[in-house]
Amino acid sequence: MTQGFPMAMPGQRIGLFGGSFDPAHEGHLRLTRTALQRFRLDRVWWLVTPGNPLKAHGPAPLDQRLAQAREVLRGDPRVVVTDLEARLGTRLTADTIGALVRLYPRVRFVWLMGSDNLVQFSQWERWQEIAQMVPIGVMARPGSRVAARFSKAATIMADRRLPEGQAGRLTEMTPPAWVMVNMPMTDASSSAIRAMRQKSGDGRG
Ligand SMILES: Nc1ncnc2c1ncn2[C@@H]1O[C@H](COP(=O)(O)OP(=O)(O)OP(=O)(O)O)[C@@H](O)[C@H]1O
Ligand SMILES: O=C(O)c1ccc[n+]([C@@H]2O[C@H](COP(=O)([O-])O)[C@@H](O)[C@H]2O)c1
Repeated sequence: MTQGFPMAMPGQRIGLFGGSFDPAHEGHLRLTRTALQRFRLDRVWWLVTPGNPLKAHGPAPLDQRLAQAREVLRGDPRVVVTDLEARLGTRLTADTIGALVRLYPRVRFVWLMGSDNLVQFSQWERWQEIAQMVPIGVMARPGSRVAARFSKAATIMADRRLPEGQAGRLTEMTPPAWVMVNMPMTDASSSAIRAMRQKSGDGRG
Protein backbone atom coordinates (compact mmCIF):
# COMPACT_ATOMS: atom_id res chain seq x y z
CA MET A 1 0.00 0.00 0.00
CA THR A 2 1.22 3.50 -0.81
CA GLN A 3 2.87 5.45 2.02
CA GLY A 4 0.41 7.28 4.25
CA PHE A 5 -2.44 4.94 3.36
CA PRO A 6 -3.57 2.80 6.32
CA MET A 7 -3.23 -0.99 6.19
CA ALA A 8 -6.43 -3.00 6.06
CA MET A 9 -6.97 -6.77 6.02
CA PRO A 10 -9.39 -8.40 3.57
CA GLY A 11 -12.83 -8.69 5.15
CA GLN A 12 -12.17 -6.05 7.80
CA ARG A 13 -15.12 -3.86 8.76
CA ILE A 14 -14.05 -0.25 8.74
CA GLY A 15 -16.05 2.85 9.58
CA LEU A 16 -15.17 5.98 7.60
CA PHE A 17 -15.75 9.02 9.76
CA GLY A 18 -15.28 12.23 7.80
CA GLY A 19 -15.14 15.57 9.51
CA SER A 20 -13.56 18.97 9.85
CA PHE A 21 -12.36 18.09 13.39
CA ASP A 22 -11.74 21.80 14.00
CA PRO A 23 -11.04 20.81 16.74
CA ALA A 24 -11.78 17.15 17.60
CA HIS A 25 -13.74 16.66 20.82
CA GLU A 26 -15.60 14.30 23.13
CA GLY A 27 -18.55 14.02 20.70
CA HIS A 28 -16.30 12.61 17.96
CA LEU A 29 -14.82 10.15 20.45
CA ARG A 30 -18.19 9.01 21.69
CA LEU A 31 -19.59 8.60 18.20
CA THR A 32 -16.54 6.52 17.25
CA ARG A 33 -16.69 4.22 20.27
CA THR A 34 -20.42 3.73 19.91
CA ALA A 35 -20.01 2.93 16.19
CA LEU A 36 -17.25 0.38 16.91
CA GLN A 37 -19.54 -1.40 19.32
CA ARG A 38 -22.95 -1.08 17.69
CA PHE A 39 -21.85 -1.79 14.10
CA ARG A 40 -19.28 -4.39 15.20
CA LEU A 41 -16.47 -2.56 13.42
CA ASP A 42 -12.81 -3.57 13.51
CA ARG A 43 -11.52 -0.05 12.88
CA VAL A 44 -12.64 3.52 12.38
CA TRP A 45 -10.69 5.86 10.13
CA TRP A 46 -11.07 9.54 10.88
CA LEU A 47 -10.90 11.31 7.53
CA VAL A 48 -9.82 14.81 8.48
CA THR A 49 -11.07 16.84 5.54
CA PRO A 50 -8.98 19.56 3.87
CA GLY A 51 -12.27 21.54 3.91
CA ASN A 52 -16.00 20.80 3.96
CA PRO A 53 -17.36 21.68 0.48
CA LEU A 54 -20.47 23.24 2.10
CA LYS A 55 -18.64 25.42 4.62
CA ALA A 56 -17.66 28.88 3.41
CA HIS A 57 -14.79 29.44 5.86
CA GLY A 58 -11.69 27.27 5.68
CA PRO A 59 -10.80 25.39 8.89
CA ALA A 60 -7.51 25.54 10.86
CA PRO A 61 -4.45 24.09 9.07
CA LEU A 62 -4.74 20.36 8.39
CA ASP A 63 -1.56 19.40 10.32
CA GLN A 64 -2.83 21.18 13.40
CA ARG A 65 -6.19 19.39 13.23
CA LEU A 66 -4.55 15.99 12.66
CA ALA A 67 -2.21 16.42 15.65
CA GLN A 68 -5.02 17.58 17.91
CA ALA A 69 -7.28 14.69 16.81
CA ARG A 70 -4.53 12.19 17.71
CA GLU A 71 -4.25 13.82 21.15
CA VAL A 72 -7.98 13.47 21.76
CA LEU A 73 -7.85 9.76 20.84
CA ARG A 74 -5.13 9.06 23.38
CA GLY A 75 -3.70 6.19 21.34
CA ASP A 76 -6.82 4.05 20.86
CA PRO A 77 -5.41 1.36 18.50
CA ARG A 78 -8.78 0.80 16.80
CA VAL A 79 -8.91 4.34 15.45
CA VAL A 80 -6.70 5.77 12.71
CA VAL A 81 -6.48 9.51 12.10
CA THR A 82 -5.78 10.10 8.40
CA ASP A 83 -5.27 12.86 5.86
CA LEU A 84 -6.46 10.51 3.11
CA GLU A 85 -8.51 13.15 1.31
CA ALA A 86 -5.46 15.41 1.01
CA ARG A 87 -3.43 12.45 -0.27
CA LEU A 88 -6.13 11.38 -2.72
CA GLY A 89 -6.76 14.95 -3.81
CA THR A 90 -10.49 14.57 -3.10
CA ARG A 91 -12.88 16.95 -1.36
CA LEU A 92 -16.23 15.49 -2.21
CA THR A 93 -17.22 12.48 -0.14
CA ALA A 94 -18.52 10.68 -3.25
CA ASP A 95 -15.03 10.94 -4.77
CA THR A 96 -13.29 9.89 -1.55
CA ILE A 97 -15.44 6.81 -1.06
CA GLY A 98 -15.19 5.93 -4.75
CA ALA A 99 -11.39 6.02 -4.50
CA LEU A 100 -11.30 4.00 -1.26
CA VAL A 101 -13.55 1.19 -2.49
CA ARG A 102 -11.32 0.89 -5.55
CA LEU A 103 -8.11 0.94 -3.46
CA TYR A 104 -9.43 -1.51 -0.84
CA PRO A 105 -11.81 -3.77 -2.78
CA ARG A 106 -12.05 -6.45 -0.07
CA VAL A 107 -12.73 -4.16 2.87
CA ARG A 108 -16.29 -3.64 4.14
CA PHE A 109 -16.58 0.10 4.55
CA VAL A 110 -19.46 1.98 6.16
CA TRP A 111 -19.87 5.77 6.27
CA LEU A 112 -20.44 7.28 9.73
CA MET A 113 -22.07 10.59 10.54
CA GLY A 114 -23.95 12.48 13.20
CA SER A 115 -27.67 13.08 12.69
CA ASP A 116 -27.10 16.80 11.90
CA ASN A 117 -25.25 15.68 8.79
CA LEU A 118 -28.12 13.43 7.70
CA VAL A 119 -30.34 16.55 7.72
CA GLN A 120 -28.00 18.14 5.15
CA PHE A 121 -27.07 14.95 3.33
CA SER A 122 -29.37 15.56 0.36
CA GLN A 123 -27.33 18.72 -0.38
CA TRP A 124 -24.08 16.81 -0.72
CA GLU A 125 -22.77 16.29 -4.23
CA ARG A 126 -24.01 12.97 -5.65
CA TRP A 127 -25.36 11.87 -2.29
CA GLN A 128 -27.36 9.02 -3.76
CA GLU A 129 -24.16 7.67 -5.31
CA ILE A 130 -22.60 7.65 -1.82
CA ALA A 131 -25.57 5.70 -0.51
CA GLN A 132 -25.19 3.19 -3.36
CA MET A 133 -21.53 2.57 -2.50
CA VAL A 134 -21.51 2.00 1.27
CA PRO A 135 -23.97 1.42 4.13
CA ILE A 136 -24.43 4.46 6.38
CA GLY A 137 -24.47 4.55 10.17
CA VAL A 138 -26.06 7.65 11.66
CA MET A 139 -25.61 8.56 15.31
CA ALA A 140 -28.15 10.72 17.07
CA ARG A 141 -26.83 14.14 18.03
CA PRO A 142 -28.64 16.48 20.43
CA GLY A 143 -31.10 18.72 18.61
CA SER A 144 -31.15 17.01 15.23
CA ARG A 145 -32.55 13.53 15.80
CA VAL A 146 -36.11 14.38 14.79
CA ALA A 147 -35.08 16.60 11.86
CA ALA A 148 -32.82 13.78 10.65
CA ARG A 149 -35.60 11.25 10.83
CA PHE A 150 -37.84 13.40 8.63
CA SER A 151 -35.08 14.73 6.37
CA LYS A 152 -35.23 14.48 2.60
CA ALA A 153 -32.53 11.80 2.41
CA ALA A 154 -34.16 9.74 5.19
CA THR A 155 -37.52 9.95 3.44
CA ILE A 156 -36.13 8.91 0.07
CA MET A 157 -34.20 6.02 1.65
CA ALA A 158 -36.96 5.04 4.10
CA ASP A 159 -37.35 1.52 2.72
CA ARG A 160 -33.60 0.89 3.09
CA ARG A 161 -33.52 1.71 6.81
CA LEU A 162 -32.56 -1.03 9.26
CA PRO A 163 -34.29 -1.13 12.63
CA GLU A 164 -31.94 0.08 15.36
CA GLY A 165 -31.92 -3.39 16.95
CA GLN A 166 -30.26 -4.75 13.80
CA ALA A 167 -27.44 -2.21 13.72
CA GLY A 168 -24.92 -5.04 14.17
CA ARG A 169 -25.78 -6.25 10.65
CA LEU A 170 -25.04 -2.91 8.96
CA THR A 171 -21.69 -3.99 7.46
CA GLU A 172 -23.29 -7.09 5.92
CA MET A 173 -25.99 -5.13 4.13
CA THR A 174 -25.94 -4.42 0.41
CA PRO A 175 -26.20 -0.64 -0.02
CA PRO A 176 -28.23 1.45 0.01
CA ALA A 177 -28.74 0.61 3.67
CA TRP A 178 -28.69 2.82 6.74
CA VAL A 179 -29.51 2.84 10.41
CA MET A 180 -29.86 5.53 13.04
CA VAL A 181 -28.72 4.61 16.53
CA ASN A 182 -28.88 6.37 19.85
CA MET A 183 -25.74 6.97 21.81
CA PRO A 184 -24.86 8.62 25.08
CA MET A 185 -25.52 12.22 24.10
CA THR A 186 -22.99 14.99 24.38
CA ASP A 187 -23.60 18.48 23.10
CA ALA A 188 -19.86 19.03 22.55
CA SER A 189 -19.24 20.89 19.30
CA SER A 190 -16.22 22.31 17.51
CA SER A 191 -17.92 25.67 16.97
CA ALA A 192 -18.62 26.00 20.73
CA ILE A 193 -14.97 25.20 21.50
CA ARG A 194 -13.77 27.74 18.90
CA ALA A 195 -16.09 30.39 20.33
CA MET A 196 -14.87 29.70 23.86
CA ARG A 197 -11.23 29.92 22.79
CA GLN A 198 -11.84 33.17 20.99
CA LYS A 199 -13.49 34.62 24.07
CA SER A 200 -10.58 33.60 26.28
CA GLY A 201 -8.11 35.03 23.76
CA ASP A 202 -6.54 31.65 22.96
CA GLY A 203 -5.12 32.06 19.46
CA ARG A 204 -5.50 28.37 18.54
CA GLY A 205 -9.11 28.67 17.45
N1 LIG B 1 -21.61 15.86 19.94
C1 LIG B 1 -21.74 15.10 18.85
N2 LIG B 1 -22.55 14.03 18.86
C2 LIG B 1 -22.69 13.27 17.75
N3 LIG B 1 -22.06 13.49 16.57
C3 LIG B 1 -21.24 14.53 16.50
C4 LIG B 1 -21.03 15.39 17.64
N4 LIG B 1 -20.17 16.36 17.27
C5 LIG B 1 -19.85 16.11 15.97
N5 LIG B 1 -20.49 15.03 15.51
C6 LIG B 1 -20.40 14.48 14.14
O1 LIG B 1 -19.03 14.42 13.79
C7 LIG B 1 -18.87 14.65 12.38
C8 LIG B 1 -17.83 15.69 12.16
O2 LIG B 1 -18.29 16.89 12.76
P1 LIG B 1 -17.42 18.21 12.84
O3 LIG B 1 -15.97 17.86 12.81
O4 LIG B 1 -17.91 19.21 11.88
O5 LIG B 1 -17.70 18.69 14.33
P2 LIG B 1 -18.81 19.73 14.79
O6 LIG B 1 -18.72 19.76 16.28
O7 LIG B 1 -20.13 19.38 14.16
O8 LIG B 1 -18.25 21.09 14.16
P3 LIG B 1 -18.99 22.51 14.01
O9 LIG B 1 -19.54 22.86 15.35
O10 LIG B 1 -17.88 23.41 13.56
O11 LIG B 1 -20.07 22.31 12.96
C9 LIG B 1 -20.26 15.00 11.84
O12 LIG B 1 -20.80 13.83 11.26
C10 LIG B 1 -21.02 15.37 13.09
O13 LIG B 1 -22.39 15.08 12.95
O1 LIG C 1 -19.31 15.77 -0.61
C1 LIG C 1 -20.02 16.72 -0.22
O2 LIG C 1 -20.72 17.39 -0.99
C2 LIG C 1 -19.99 17.06 1.25
C3 LIG C 1 -20.72 18.15 1.74
C4 LIG C 1 -20.68 18.44 3.11
C5 LIG C 1 -19.90 17.67 3.96
N1 LIG C 1 -19.20 16.62 3.45
C6 LIG C 1 -18.38 15.78 4.35
O3 LIG C 1 -19.04 15.53 5.54
C7 LIG C 1 -18.11 15.31 6.59
C8 LIG C 1 -18.50 16.13 7.80
O4 LIG C 1 -18.17 17.48 7.58
P1 LIG C 1 -18.17 18.50 8.79
O5 LIG C 1 -17.55 19.76 8.28
O6 LIG C 1 -19.59 18.63 9.22
O7 LIG C 1 -17.33 17.88 9.86
C9 LIG C 1 -16.74 15.66 5.99
O8 LIG C 1 -16.09 14.46 5.63
C10 LIG C 1 -17.10 16.47 4.77
O9 LIG C 1 -16.15 16.40 3.72
C11 LIG C 1 -19.24 16.32 2.14
